[in-house]
Amino acid sequence: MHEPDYGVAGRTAIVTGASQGIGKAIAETLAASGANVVICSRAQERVDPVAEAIDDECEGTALAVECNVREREQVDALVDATVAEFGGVDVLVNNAGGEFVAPFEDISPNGWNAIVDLNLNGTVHCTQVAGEVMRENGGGSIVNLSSVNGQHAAPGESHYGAAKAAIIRLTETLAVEWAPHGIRVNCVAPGLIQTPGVAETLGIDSEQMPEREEVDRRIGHGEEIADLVQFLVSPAASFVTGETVTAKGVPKPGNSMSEGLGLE
Ligand SMILES: CCCCCCC/C=C/C(=O)SCCNC(=O)CCNC(=O)[C@H](O)C(C)(C)COP(=O)(O)OP(=O)(O)OC[C@H]1O[C@@H](n2cnc3c(N)ncnc32)[C@H](O)[C@@H]1OP(=O)(O)O
Ligand SMILES: NC(=O)C1=CN([C@@H]2O[C@H](COP(=O)(O)OP(=O)(O)OC[C@H]3O[C@@H](n4cnc5c(N)ncnc54)[C@H](OP(=O)(O)O)[C@@H]3O)[C@@H](O)[C@H]2O)C=CC1
Repeated sequence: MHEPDYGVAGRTAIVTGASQGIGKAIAETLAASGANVVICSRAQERVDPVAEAIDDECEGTALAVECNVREREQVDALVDATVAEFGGVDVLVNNAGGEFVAPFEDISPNGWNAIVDLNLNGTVHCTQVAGEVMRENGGGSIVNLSSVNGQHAAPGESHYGAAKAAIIRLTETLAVEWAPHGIRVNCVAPGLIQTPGVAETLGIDSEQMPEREEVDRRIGHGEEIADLVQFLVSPAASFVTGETVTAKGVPKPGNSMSEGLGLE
């Protein structure tokens, strides 16, 4: 009988932006399944405790590296450290990202560049550098974090939406270009997920997020995105590449969008 293989044990995964939120959940999930994870954020002191907890509690081991994904030299050093410690890179999760919400006319050139640089160019730097190692070693798997805001227009999200939409097309293009190298490239588009970053964007405590009236769907948890990422990088997804998987939960009961889902 066929049994699906969701295993990542012994593989080496770089997860960017893993000091908190979705990235932390992804790193913990992969490490709990036996992967060696290399986790980065802009501050060593924010990413060290995550690595220590993984080493204490998970089957896999963790290496914490200070790396701003906007800076190519720092990304070079991140990948060099990964190869030196674990001998290669099997998985790259481009998670580091963020935004501020503002009307298009209020976004300065610097503001536009800050968001595109973080979300799109950060993904490009990591993918080019880690991708070279994957090509030399005969393959790998990459998952990019887009957003429902990269799929559908929302007010105040012009810069972020443009960057996240570009990530979807980058994913599709690389899946084609790098298929001959044995590299699968997929994308995840989350809806609203309860994280410290979103709470900061909204100017509230993250525990208050589910109470927001304008949110018409259940708010998700980082682990629910992590489970999806684990599937995409596992052998069970060997025939999946170039795809963007949306994970946005279901509408709350009483919302008109919930009609037909049996939630009323
Ligand atoms: C119903 C709820 C809907 C909520 C939707 C939420 C969807 C979730 C998406 C997410 O990705 S949230 C999770 C990610 N985490 C965060 O976004 C964290 C919070 N944000 C930040 O930490 C920062 O904003 C940033 C995204 C990391 C950018 O910081 P950076 O240090 O790169 O930029 P700054 O130097 O602060 O500013 C650069 C430039 O941008 C201008 N700017 C900053 N904030 C605003 C603003 N609110 N409005 C307009 N412009 C802004 C800033 O003024 C600078 O421009 P200049 O002044 O130099 O011209
Ligand atoms: N939460 C949500 O509702 C949604 C999130 N997403 C996407 O998911 C991803 C994670 O979001 P979320 O967990 O909410 O974000 P958080 O803001 O909670 O966490 C962001 C992480 O990225 C790190 N980071 C930020 N800038 C950089 C940088 N330049 N270089 C390296 N690391 C960096 C932060 O660490 P530090 O500050 O220590 O550098 C932190 O670990 C992002 O790409 C986001 O756009 C998409 C759709 C919805």
